[in-house]
Amino acid sequence: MPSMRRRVVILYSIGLAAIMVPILAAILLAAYMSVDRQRDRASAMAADILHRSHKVSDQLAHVFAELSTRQTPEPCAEPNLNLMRKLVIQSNLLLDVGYVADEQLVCSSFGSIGYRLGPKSYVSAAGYNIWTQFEHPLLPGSRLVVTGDAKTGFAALVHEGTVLDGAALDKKLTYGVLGVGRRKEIFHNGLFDPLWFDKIGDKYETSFFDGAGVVAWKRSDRYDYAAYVAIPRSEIEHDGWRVLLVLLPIGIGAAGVLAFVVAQLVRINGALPAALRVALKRGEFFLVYQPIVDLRTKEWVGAEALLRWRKSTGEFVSPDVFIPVAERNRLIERITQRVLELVASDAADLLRKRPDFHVAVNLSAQDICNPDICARLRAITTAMGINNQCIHIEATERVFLHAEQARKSVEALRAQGHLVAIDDFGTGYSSLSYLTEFTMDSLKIDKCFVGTIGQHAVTSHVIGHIIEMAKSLELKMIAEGIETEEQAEYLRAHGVQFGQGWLFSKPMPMHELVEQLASRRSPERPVGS
Ligand SMILES: Nc1nc2c(ncn2[C@@H]2O[C@H](COP(=O)(O)O[C@H]3[C@@H](O)[C@H](n4cnc5c(=O)[nH]c(N)nc54)O[C@@H]3COP(=O)(O)O)[C@@H](O)[C@H]2O)c(=O)[nH]1
Repeated sequence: MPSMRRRVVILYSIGLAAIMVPILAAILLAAYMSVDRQRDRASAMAADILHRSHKVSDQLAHVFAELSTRQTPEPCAEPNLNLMRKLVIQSNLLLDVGYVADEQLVCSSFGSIGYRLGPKSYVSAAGYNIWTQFEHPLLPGSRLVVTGDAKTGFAALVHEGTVLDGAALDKKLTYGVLGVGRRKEIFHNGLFDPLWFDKIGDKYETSFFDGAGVVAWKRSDRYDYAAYVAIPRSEIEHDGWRVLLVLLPIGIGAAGVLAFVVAQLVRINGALPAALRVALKRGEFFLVYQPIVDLRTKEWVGAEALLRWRKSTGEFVSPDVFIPVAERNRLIERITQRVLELVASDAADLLRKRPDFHVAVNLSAQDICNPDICARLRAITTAMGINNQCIHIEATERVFLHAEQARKSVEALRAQGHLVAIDDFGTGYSSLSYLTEFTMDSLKIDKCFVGTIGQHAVTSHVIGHIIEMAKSLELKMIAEGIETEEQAEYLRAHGVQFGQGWLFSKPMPMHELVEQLASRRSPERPVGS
């Protein structure tokens, strides 16, 4: 059947999507998480560098303040050298303290040394002379930063590693401290890219992805510098693979579960129509009957015929599963015919003896729209030897979807003597205008509304409106799914005439219904009277 094939194709497409989506989601999530993780890592590193820089700057400020109150005017005189030694000993971050003149470190805590510094790298915005990357003669390969107080000539030497060699720093990354006013690196492992300023602007703290990697920026609120850390894309990708190693098995697991669910749906959808045809041939269907009760007198006035399918394996399949499949595969009319035949064989005796009792059968939209439906019902009631009034019709509200044809059929069914109820009212397809256009006898209030009675749910008031509307349209009401006395009392008090539900009885085979009816009948009204 083409519609069937289309559905299977759709289900296979959903199956493919069910496999792809969790896996793609795992990949995207890994990419997103790795960028996020590296942003956090860069920000933490920048904060660490800034913290170290602050400590160095605080010690520099202390040293320059002490030296500005030097004891002798000659900068390299012994008392000053002693002060320099004291300051170096006291500081844990400064490598040396000295005096600079004519681009030379003339003296320091080591005494008179005369190391050549060369031209200064730049003058900071605060007025300090800065020499970067100075290689100390006693420390070959070292990269020191010399900060000189322009007013006094005193200077302090800081090893680059004091600020940059945090435990978490990795030489593959780009990081450093940038003098913001002059836009010059002070300490650095890799240069600051001036294009980053487009993203940084005036911000004191930010992190971003610039296409080549993530960059974190933290500016000091006390000194004119900022720490920066850039993690290259290769590092992010490397981290992404690590995250993916964790997420991918979860994605594959989810894909497996979804694929299994879809496979089951495909199997059920593909196999059920064929199984239904076999079930019809093998006679695997039977009916159970649920009493319909007069809510005022508690008398059983009728019963709804509910179809059951027991497979040859003994497995039961719910009508909630197979009725929709039968409707989609145009098997419902054959199934309804079987229902009518079963009613004929089950209920003929009872209905002949009890013409005041009725059996309600469920008809789908396709049954109602079938022009033969009246003839088929007539054939059954004739064969049973009963009045047409003994068979009530419950038409699902989906009949409203085929309004014109359904209206004619409903009129013909009523003219033939059947009472017609609209079933599942309010659960999806109904429109108030249809109710006024169609002439029906009764309205079945769906169990989902009955269940809200006394629940204080948002939808609890809906049942009141349904009842009022049915009254204004002069429709009788049958409430289904009554499970508690409270629900029964509410419905009775609000004028609902009939009810059905586990409070009164679960659906049962016909022989049990007959026995129960017999035992419930009062002696004054013997069966058949
Ligand atoms: N076209 C046809 N549809 C049919 C036929 N037989 C059944 N159906 C439809 O299948 C749906 C499920 O029916 P079922 O599992 O039989 O459930 C019915 C009752 O058993 C259940 N019920 C009754 N009382 C209670 C209760 O107190 N609580 C509770 N939770 N459930 C209860 O409700 C179902 C009755 O439904 P309705 O027909 O709407 O009155 C269902 O939609 C059937 O219509 C068939 O032969 N043809």
